[in-house]
Amino acid sequence: MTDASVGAPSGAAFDISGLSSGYAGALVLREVSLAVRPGKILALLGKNGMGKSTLIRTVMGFVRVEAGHVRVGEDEITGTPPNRLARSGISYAPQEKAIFQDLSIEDNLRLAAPDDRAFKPMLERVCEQFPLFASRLKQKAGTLSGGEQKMLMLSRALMVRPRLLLVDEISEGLQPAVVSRVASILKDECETHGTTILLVEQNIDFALRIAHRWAVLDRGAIADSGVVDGEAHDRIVAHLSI
Ligand SMILES: Nc1ncnc2c1ncn2[C@@H]1O[C@H](COP(=O)(O)OP(=O)(O)OP(=O)(O)O)[C@@H](O)[C@H]1O
Repeated sequence: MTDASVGAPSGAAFDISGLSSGYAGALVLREVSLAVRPGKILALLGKNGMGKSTLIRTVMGFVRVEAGHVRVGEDEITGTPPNRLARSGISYAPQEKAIFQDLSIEDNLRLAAPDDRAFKPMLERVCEQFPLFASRLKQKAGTLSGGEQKMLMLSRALMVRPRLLLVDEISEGLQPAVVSRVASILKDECETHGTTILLVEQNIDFALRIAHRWAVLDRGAIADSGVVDGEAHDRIVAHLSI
């Protein structure tokens, strides 16, 4: 078992052990184990098609677990359906632009709130954290640029102030200035609010700017992992260029 944990799994906020899953009988993930300590960021890197999104989608209950366990804090969440996960403080910003194009920015955000009363302070917080939305709440989400739609997904995922945030290739297609903004938002989330983050990325520089540890997924298995230090970049590149 290759362990990509940040410290001992016993103190982990998020812990995957021996996780195998796939599609229609074809296994994609093969006994993946990793763990992240509270308030830390683990960057999961890998080439296209190695199973990074499948891992997140398995944790979120969209892909059937064949073997293994997923725990968030003390809670075993293996195979829990996505709607129940959202209510237990687990948020997901998917790779595809999963927003309602015909709804306004405000109504897209409203969908993440448990009720209207809770929504008001949540919306105020989003407008502070993402000022680009403050004066445009009634604008249709489908009229936003690709980068702005990704920011909307991220703001929606953060609205509930999750204990665990799963982020799938957020930096893909974003301008460098927007990538920097996203980096500081994610860093602030974990430093100020103790949010634990699994960051699936192909952008090594962005990932290493904010992550505490990294792991590389290769053909559905953890091929290497370590702390973010002076050697991390070269070790990751070596895996991605094979
Ligand atoms: N819905 C699906 N049905 C069947 N096979 C799938 C499905 N989604 C992904 N796969 C396959 O699972 C494997 C892993 O794909 P996955 O999207 O998890 O990789 P990835 O590392 O996230 O790649 P990328 O960076 O391109 O998103 C690939 O072989 C892919 O073709």
